[in-house]
Amino acid sequence: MSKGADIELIQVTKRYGTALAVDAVSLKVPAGTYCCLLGPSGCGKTTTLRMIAGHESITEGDIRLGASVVSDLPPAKRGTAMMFQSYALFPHLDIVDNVAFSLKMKGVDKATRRAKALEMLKLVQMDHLAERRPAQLSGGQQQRVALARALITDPQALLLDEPLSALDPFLKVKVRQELKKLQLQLGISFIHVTHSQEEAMALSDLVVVMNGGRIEQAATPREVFNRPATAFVARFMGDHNVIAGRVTEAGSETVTFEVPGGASFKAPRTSQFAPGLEPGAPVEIAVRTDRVKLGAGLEPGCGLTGLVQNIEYHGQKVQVALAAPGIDEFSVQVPETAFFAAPLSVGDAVPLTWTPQDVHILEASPSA
Ligand SMILES: Nc1ncnc2c1ncn2[C@@H]1O[C@H](COP(=O)(O)OP(=O)(O)OP(=O)(O)O)[C@@H](O)[C@H]1O
Repeated sequence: MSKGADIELIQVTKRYGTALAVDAVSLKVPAGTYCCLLGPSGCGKTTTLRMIAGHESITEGDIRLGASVVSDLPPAKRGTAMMFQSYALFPHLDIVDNVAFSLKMKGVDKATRRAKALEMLKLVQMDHLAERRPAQLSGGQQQRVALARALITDPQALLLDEPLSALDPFLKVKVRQELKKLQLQLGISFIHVTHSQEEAMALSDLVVVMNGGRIEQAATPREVFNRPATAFVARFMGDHNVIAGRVTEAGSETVTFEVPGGASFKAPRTSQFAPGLEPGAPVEIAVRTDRVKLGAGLEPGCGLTGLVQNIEYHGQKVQVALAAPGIDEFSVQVPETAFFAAPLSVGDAVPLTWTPQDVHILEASPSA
C-alpha cells in the first residue's frame, strides 16, 4: 500500500456567488498526519475537505498532493478517497460488492476485486459479515464498511466528513480509537472534519481551527490548547477565560492593562504576539480555568474577586462561573475534593488568583 503524500493548500478560496465560504486558506499537511479540520457550523471545513477531494471546484488557489497539482483533476484521479457522513452504501449490494464497487468501475475483474474487497474488510474486521447487505448492519459496522470502500483504491490520503457524528457516545470513542489505529497502520494522512474539540484533540497530530472561512490556528493539540493563538480559539476550545482590555503600561517584560470595569491585570511578554503592545493598544489574554486558584493572590494584577453565578458538578472537577466587573465570563475548575472541603454557594464573593506563567497573550483574531 502507498505511504501517502504531503497535501498542500495554497491560497485556496471558494465563493458561492458573492458568498465567501473559504478565504485564501494555506495549509500544509505532511504525509502520514492525522489532521482534523475543526470549527463551528458554517466555518468552511466541509467545503475545504470537498475541494481537496475534488467534489467541489476551487474558485482561486491550488491544491497539491505530493509533487502534483490536483486542483483540476476529478476525484478518482487525485489519489484521495472520501468517506461521507452518511456512509452512502448501496442498499441492494452486499458488503463485498459495496467495497469492490470502485474497482468494478475501473474494469477490474470480479475475482480480483472481490479478493481485494475481502482484504479491506479484514483490515476493518468486517470480513465475517461480507455477505450481508447494509441494512443488516449496525451504524458502527456500516461505518467500517464505508471505510473499507474508501480505502480499496489505495489512496494517498483519506478524507472523512464528520465520520463519527451518527454514532452513540460510547461507540464514538471506540471507533475513534480504531480510526487512529488504522491511520497509523496505513501510514497515510487522514483529514477528518469535525465540530467536536474533544474528537480533534483525541485524534490529531495537527488540529486546524477554522472560523469564518479562515484558519485561526494550525498546530498540535497541546499547542492549540495551551497556547491558543486567538480569543476565538481559546473560547472555542473551551476551559479558558479570555480577559480583554487596553494597555496602560508597557514594560520590557510585563504589560499592564485595564478592563472596562477599571481593574488592572498584568501579562508577561512571553507570547509571540506581545511585541506590538504599546500603551493604548487593545489586548486579550487567556487563562486556563484549571489554573485559577481560590484565594487571594500574592502577585498584583494576577487575580480578581468574582461573584459566584453558577456551580456545576462535573465529577472530578466542579465548574464555578463567576461575574466580575468588565469581564464577560469567568470560570474556575476546582478539583472535587478541594471544592467540597470548603463549598461555595451562588452569591458568594470569592477571591481568585493565578500566576504570571499562566497568562497567555492572544493575537488579534484575523476575522475580528
Ligand atoms: N452549495 C452551496 N451554495 C452556497 N453556499 C454554500 C454551499 N455550500 C456551503 N455554502 C456556505 O459556505 C459556508 C461554509 O460551509 P461549510 O459547509 O463548508 O461549513 P462547515 O464548517 O462544514 O459547516 P457544518 O459543520 O455545518 O457542515 C457556509 O456559510 C455555507 O452556508
